[in-house]
Amino acid sequence: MRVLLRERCLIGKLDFADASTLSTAFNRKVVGQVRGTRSGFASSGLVLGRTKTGFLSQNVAQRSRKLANSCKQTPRLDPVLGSVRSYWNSSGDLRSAECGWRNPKFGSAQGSNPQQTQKGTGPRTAQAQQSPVDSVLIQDNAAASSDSAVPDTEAANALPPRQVEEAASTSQSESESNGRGITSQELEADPTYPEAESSSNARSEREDPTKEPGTTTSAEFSVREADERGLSRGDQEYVRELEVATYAVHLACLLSQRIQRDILRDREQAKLKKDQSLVTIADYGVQAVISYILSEAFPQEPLSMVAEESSEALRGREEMPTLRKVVDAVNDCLSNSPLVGLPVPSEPLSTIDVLKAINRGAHEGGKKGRFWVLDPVDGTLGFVRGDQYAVALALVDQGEVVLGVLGCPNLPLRKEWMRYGHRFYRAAEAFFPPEKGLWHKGIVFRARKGGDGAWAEPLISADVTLESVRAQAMRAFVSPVTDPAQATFCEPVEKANSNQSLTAGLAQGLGISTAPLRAYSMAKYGMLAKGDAEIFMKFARGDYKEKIWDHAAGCFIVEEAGGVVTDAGGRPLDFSRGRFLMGLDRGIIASSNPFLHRRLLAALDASYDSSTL
Ligand SMILES: Nc1ncnc2c1ncn2[C@@H]1O[C@H](COP(=O)(O)O)[C@@H](OP(=O)(O)O)[C@H]1O
Ligand SMILES: [Mg+2]
Repeated sequence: MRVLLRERCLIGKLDFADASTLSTAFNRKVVGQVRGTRSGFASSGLVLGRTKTGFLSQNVAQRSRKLANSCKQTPRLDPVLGSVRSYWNSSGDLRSAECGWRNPKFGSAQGSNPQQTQKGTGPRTAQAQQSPVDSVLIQDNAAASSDSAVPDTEAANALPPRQVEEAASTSQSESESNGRGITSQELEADPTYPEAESSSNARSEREDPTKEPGTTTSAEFSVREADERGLSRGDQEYVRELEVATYAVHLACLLSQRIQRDILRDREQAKLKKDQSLVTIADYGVQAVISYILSEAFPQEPLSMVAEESSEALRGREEMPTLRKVVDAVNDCLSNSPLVGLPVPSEPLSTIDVLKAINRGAHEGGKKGRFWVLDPVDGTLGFVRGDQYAVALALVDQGEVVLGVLGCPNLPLRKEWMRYGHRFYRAAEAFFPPEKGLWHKGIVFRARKGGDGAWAEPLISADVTLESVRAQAMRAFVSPVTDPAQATFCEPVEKANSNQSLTAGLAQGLGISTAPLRAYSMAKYGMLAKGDAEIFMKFARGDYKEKIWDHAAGCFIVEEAGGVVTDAGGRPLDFSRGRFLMGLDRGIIASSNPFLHRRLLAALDASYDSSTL
């Protein structure tokens, strides 16, 4: 028997559709299934890796589908990094495979051996018995499938010599040692790790940003070739405001990203505010950074801003450590100002400066004058869960939104990735690291009244310069789909934030057949603006009052990308009535075009009529 190849893989509770998405996005295939128990519950998932063509047999596909159906109710198997080792017989048929991984939660290396895995009944090692995830990779035996039969010589030639090892035997002891968990460092050091292929594919896609919708581009949204900055064309009003706002959002996203990493590493935590909503260092820090940049850039008039946070919760001796962290995060972030072409403050901001900057967000809004509208971290729940969130900034002039910038640091360019939690993306990212500087996630949308529509650009970082951000910027267009049956709708993840049974009924009434795309935050407006979804619906429960900062920037971006946003009565959202969206009829709906919007309004009327009969 041949031991063919040790491969990096991603193991997780994926259903078959997720796995196909993953395989498209990262050029990997479903190579098997994993089953085990965790805390006494059965758990199962699929293993994704790269292997020879033909490995994915009919059989695997069918079994995966069955598995996906049967394990819907089982607890989640967190995605982990692992490796797959495949065993082939002398005629090149796949006999079995084993899988090893290091469970990050329990810190133990784990694995399975081929004898166990094939039968599922073999003797278990002490380690396997004790391990919280009793891992057994059941590899589909594709030997029976002619499409996977690859002659020995071909198999050997297909791989670099050091990847092909003759297995002396498949004895228990060897299997145990081969099946041990592989750390990501070990994998990193392994020159056989097949990352070159995925990187070059991604690059070749990126190099052709002018593909038509429907073809696979790196951005997956309708793209026109980025021309010389849209900022210099058309009406010149709000040009400078948009420029500063965009820089401020880029910079603030760096702060939020750092804090999100700290939260995921348990170095930082969210706290509950008086109204029981979550707040983090990032909410205060982002608000302070954006407020500071805007007031420095427009010193002629005092900054008026309607923003979510106030420094009230930072008062008191016991809050001193939190306040210190906020001040440090703000100064650390502002020290990166040159990345967006802004000067570093001559002196670090003091605690008072930071508190003042936060408190500039207390404006009451209204019909008169100009004011900025900021949600520093929209979707705080998604943020603390390591998922989607948005930094959203808008400018309202005489009661009308005239500019919007929406930073979505975790929004992937490929829409397929939105089908499941961002944790898979993080695992895959760690596992199949994309080429440095490659734009695969993190989008800043921007638009201004009188400009030339909505634009999307990559988030700035240490690896992505401002020039490169500008060079990759592209127009964002809503989806061209008009048939509701082809449409996808998106909505909040949390049932508490929107009535999901109502939206399910409406979707059914419209003939939408795909499951809703659920995502945290205003990233959903971004998804609409780039054509990932055609409809957005949010119907808050009870007497919840929507805030203007939760919609201003996103709503404007969608409209500038060609979409329509109204309340459930078909009226435009009114941002001129204070800090809340007053007079809202039932909920908020957005569509990629007026045709779909009319259909949605009709479905709403029908559902309202039937529910009030
Ligand atoms: N009970 C409720 N009903 C509707 N929206 C709510 C809500 N509680 C909070 N929200 C708003 O929903 C936003 C999150 O949106 P989503 O559910 O789409 O992720 C929250 O933003 P923050 O997280 O900035 O507070 C908050 O403003
Ligand atoms: Mg919000």
